Amino acid sequence: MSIGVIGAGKWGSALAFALSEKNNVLITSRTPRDLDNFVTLNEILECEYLIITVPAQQVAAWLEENFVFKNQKILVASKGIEAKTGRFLNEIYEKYVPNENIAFLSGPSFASEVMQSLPTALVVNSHNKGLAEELSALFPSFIKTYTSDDVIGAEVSGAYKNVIAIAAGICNGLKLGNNAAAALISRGLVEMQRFGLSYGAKEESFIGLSGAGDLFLTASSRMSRNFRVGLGLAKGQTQEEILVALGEVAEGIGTTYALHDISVKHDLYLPIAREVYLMLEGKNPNESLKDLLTN
Ligand SMILES: NC(=O)C1=CN([C@@H]2O[C@H](COP(=O)(O)OP(=O)(O)OC[C@H]3O[C@@H](n4cnc5c(N)ncnc54)[C@H](O)[C@@H]3O)[C@@H](O)[C@H]2O)C=CC1
Ligand SMILES: O=C(CO)COP(=O)(O)O
Repeated sequence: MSIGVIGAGKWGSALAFALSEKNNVLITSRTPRDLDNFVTLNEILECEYLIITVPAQQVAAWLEENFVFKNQKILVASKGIEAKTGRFLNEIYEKYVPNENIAFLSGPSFASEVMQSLPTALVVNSHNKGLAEELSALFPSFIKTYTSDDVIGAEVSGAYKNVIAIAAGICNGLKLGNNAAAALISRGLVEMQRFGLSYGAKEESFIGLSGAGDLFLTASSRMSRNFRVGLGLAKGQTQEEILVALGEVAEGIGTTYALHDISVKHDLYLPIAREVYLMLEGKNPNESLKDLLTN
């Protein structure tokens, strides 16, 4: 099997490592890396399977400038909503890849634990059941895979949980306690489910790995970059300072801006996402958390 991974950041590298248990895996990224299996993008585009980890805010430009569809079977492994337009990843990809050739990966999965071959469970989501099963079979024994046809449920879950993780990081940074964290996370789950259902997502996705699973992981651990964004906001750092210290992608920021625009446009009630947006724009985190957690 030839699999090409696009993006040699944390997640691309971890997926390349995991998938190499059963397959021949090549990897590429914008900046050349000194890796045995590193090749050019042109070579990657010849692979039968592509795993794409280009972050949500960059993917539209990346596809326009670099992508050539050659009937590859594609697994999108990024999580986020485009801030500029409010588009979900499946809407961005639909201009370049037919529906039957594309799937979306979801579920709780810190790259660093995948890199250590620790047990992980993921969901491959596609409108093409056969493709979801084919892609699932590529994963190694330490990754248990499930399939689903709820693409929008997976996408909303994967993107929205990052926003709730920012809120949970703020709650932790402000030392508001475990009761407050549990309240925020469970209200967050309700909020993201309500949002997803309005887009036609399936209820079950939110109580499974894609929703609750990924939310619990990300919103309760300092290993999450989005949680660490929240810790930084609680300390009074600016977005810029936080991102410089992080040195990696935190998709929750762009997704918060996307959710804000969507909620204004469609008059949706998204209280946690709204407060995260206001804090990113400078509102005092103590005020925001008080507004969220008290009567
Ligand atoms: N790290 C993790 O544990 C997980 C990450 N993800 C998702 O995977 C995606 C990538 O995350 P990471 O690899 O962790 O981030 P990272 O910060 O480690 O790496 C980002 C990657 O994106 C590439 N990239 C950035 N801007 C680009 C552009 N303009 N054009 C082309 N490539 C560009 C970089 O070269 C790099 O390979 C994100 O959507 C993230 O939410 C999903 C599950 C787990
Ligand atoms: O999506 C993830 C785990 O499933 C990674 O979360 P962070 O991007 O917040 O580190």
